[in-house]
Amino acid sequence: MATINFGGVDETVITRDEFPLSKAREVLKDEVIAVIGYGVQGPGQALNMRDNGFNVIVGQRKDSSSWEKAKSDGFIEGETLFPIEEAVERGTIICNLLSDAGQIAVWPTIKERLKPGKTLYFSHGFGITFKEHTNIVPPANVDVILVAPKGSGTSLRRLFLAGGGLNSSFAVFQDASGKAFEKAIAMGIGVGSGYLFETDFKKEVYSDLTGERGVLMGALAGIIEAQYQVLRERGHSPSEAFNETVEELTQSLVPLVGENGMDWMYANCSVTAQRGALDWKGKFKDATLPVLNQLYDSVASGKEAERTIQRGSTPGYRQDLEEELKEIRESELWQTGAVVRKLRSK
Ligand SMILES: NC(=O)C1=CN([C@@H]2O[C@H](COP(=O)(O)OP(=O)(O)OC[C@H]3O[C@@H](n4cnc5c(N)ncnc54)[C@H](O)[C@@H]3O)[C@@H](O)[C@H]2O)C=CC1
Ligand SMILES: CC(=O)[C@](C)(O)C(=O)O
Ligand SMILES: [Mg+2]
Ligand SMILES: [Mg+2]
Repeated sequence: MATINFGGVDETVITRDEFPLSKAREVLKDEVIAVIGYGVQGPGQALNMRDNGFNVIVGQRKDSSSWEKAKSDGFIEGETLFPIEEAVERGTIICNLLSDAGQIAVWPTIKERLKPGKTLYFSHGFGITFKEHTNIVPPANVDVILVAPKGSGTSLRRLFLAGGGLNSSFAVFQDASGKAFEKAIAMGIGVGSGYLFETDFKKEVYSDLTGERGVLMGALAGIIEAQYQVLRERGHSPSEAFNETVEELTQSLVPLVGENGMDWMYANCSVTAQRGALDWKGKFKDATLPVLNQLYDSVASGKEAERTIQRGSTPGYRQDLEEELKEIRESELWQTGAVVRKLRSK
């Protein structure tokens, strides 16, 4: 474990140098890792673990599109691909990678088959933290661990194939075997994490729900729509409004932030831009702080979980989501985006 100072605060971080893949293989050599659910995280984690030499099987509803996807990814029916019940029976580490709402319906099936000594693994603190809503309360004689990659399962797989790793947080909720900590880290390395940051289930889910509803997804989409609308209403063309709101953000400025921080991005823009951005930054912060506090309160009170479960448990939830995404896709803003993306020079 390395102690790393983050802006003045010491934190412990697990690196692949001190916990190499060979050690992870040794820790998990006798385990059958059952990945339950083959949506977005399922494929990323299962394929990375399989390529890393672990004993991986997949459990998925038969005759679903995800079942077919698992087959096309090389999982073989009756050997490494099973209906959920059977995969849980066979697995010693049960990776619960169903959608957070789906985990509720399947929990009785999993719980019944959690023999003493098995390990229950999550990639989100949701089910355990919001147990009043999910009823997910594991028996005391199993280890309960978490590895939450901080990004999409798609990026987890892409980075792995490119020889890198996505950072993940990890946590132990219940240590029945005395080895839960080691297992969590080994799983973290196995799924293709770069660095591993320790947290607990509650902190993981509170920060994750806030982040995705806030800056990462909700606020991002909202502020983009607002600026595009202002520019259009003031007589700017779609391409000009899009270029100044999205294209420059994704193609030029955010990559600079990722590379070397906000001040570095600022320093690579004109002094005109820097002066203006520094003057306006405070106004945007003041305007959004109350919304972000409201968001955090909604997460911490369980309201966000309740809504996620309620909306995610209705039979047509996928179609409903797709309808809403379609509305975004078909808006003038994002239709303009589709055209602008084709105009990128290689
Ligand atoms: N999407 C991502 O990249 C990330 C997801 N996570 C977490 O990983 C876990 C899995 O998330 P995703 O891969 O996004 O899930 P997902 O929404 O893609 O669903 C995974 C699978 O669950 C199955 N499923 C849903 N309801 C079911 C039910 N009632 N019975 C049987 N199967 C059912 C679906 O068929 C699908 O194959 C969640 O806890 C999520 O919060 C964590 C980090 C990133
Ligand atoms: C990709 C990720 O980490 C998210 C946004 O939290 C999620 O998909 O739940
Ligand atoms: Mg996340
Ligand atoms: Mg999330």
